[in-house]
Amino acid sequence: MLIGKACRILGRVRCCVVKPLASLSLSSNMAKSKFEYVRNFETDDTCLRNCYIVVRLDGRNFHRFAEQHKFTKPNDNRALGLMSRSARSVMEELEDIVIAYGQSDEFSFVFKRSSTWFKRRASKLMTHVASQFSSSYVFYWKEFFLDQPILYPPSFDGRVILYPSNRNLRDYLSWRQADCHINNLYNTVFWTLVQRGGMTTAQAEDRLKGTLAADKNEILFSEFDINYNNESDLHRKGTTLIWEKRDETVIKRMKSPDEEEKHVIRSRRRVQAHHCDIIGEQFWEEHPDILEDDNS
Ligand SMILES: Nc1nc2c(ncn2[C@@H]2O[C@H](COP(=O)(O)OP(=O)(O)OP(=O)(O)O)[C@@H](O)[C@H]2O)c(=O)[nH]1
Ligand SMILES: [Mg+2]
Ligand SMILES: [Mg+2]
Repeated sequence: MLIGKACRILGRVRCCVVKPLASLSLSSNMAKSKFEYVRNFETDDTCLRNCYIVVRLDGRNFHRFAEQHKFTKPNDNRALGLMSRSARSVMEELEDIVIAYGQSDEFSFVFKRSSTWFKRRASKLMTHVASQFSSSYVFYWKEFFLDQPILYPPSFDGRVILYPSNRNLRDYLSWRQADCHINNLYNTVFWTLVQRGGMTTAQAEDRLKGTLAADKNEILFSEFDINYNNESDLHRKGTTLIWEKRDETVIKRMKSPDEEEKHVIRSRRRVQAHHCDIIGEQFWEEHPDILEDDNS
């Protein structure tokens, strides 16, 4: 009776044919083919609750990619800009990323610890981040490299790491920024010795063998009059992307008869780039909303 009534209401829907219950259960059984059991081979990769989920991407064989596309040495601002643009696209398209940090050919994305996005399945999270990033890298290429064509499709590997405490997460991000500093200091001295000092790459490598950070700073300062601390923040500190609320004034046309225009202030969330220290306390004190309480 009820089925018949529902059918009358949905009268125009083609699938609405009155069937005895027995035949309904038979057809749902039939929908399960004998091959269905292969699903059981899938492994559970749900990320542990309460942990920050970090997805780190890294360009595949970017040493070659940089050579082939004539990236400037040691840093190419077009390439770094494109990496940040692609990371912004990931943050805008995928939910729950609270902070991202990038340098060289890598970017790390941090999902909030309470995220339930894609039921916290590691493979889903990682592949969505990697594919959104890769397609954005190609999509936005022209905005940064203008007429220079992209010669072949780049790819990025991904990994998932879980951090159970704020201290662990901050130490992870500090580790990546310290890596940026170490590599950039080395590359800056190395290419200064080659480009301005006239050394071959082998000679520059030899010169830097066994040197400490202080020695490298000294070479730059005494031989080339370069104070490393005055080099660009983008190169020394990498790029940190976070969400920030900004008040924006928009013009709204009212539906009143005189079609009056009104200026309305709206608060909008936007991805903002920073090139600052994230190892010390200051950044975290200025942005207390990024981390969730350890005890929640
Ligand atoms: N010239 C130049 N090269 C860059 C720049 N950014 C990244 N690279 C290159 O990209 C490489 C990134 O290092 P890795 O990720 O360790 O090495 P990879 O060649 O990508 O190899 P895999 O990651 O193991 O696949 C650097 O060693 C550089 O050769 C840049 O701004 N300028
Ligand atoms: Mg790489
Ligand atoms: Mg790398």
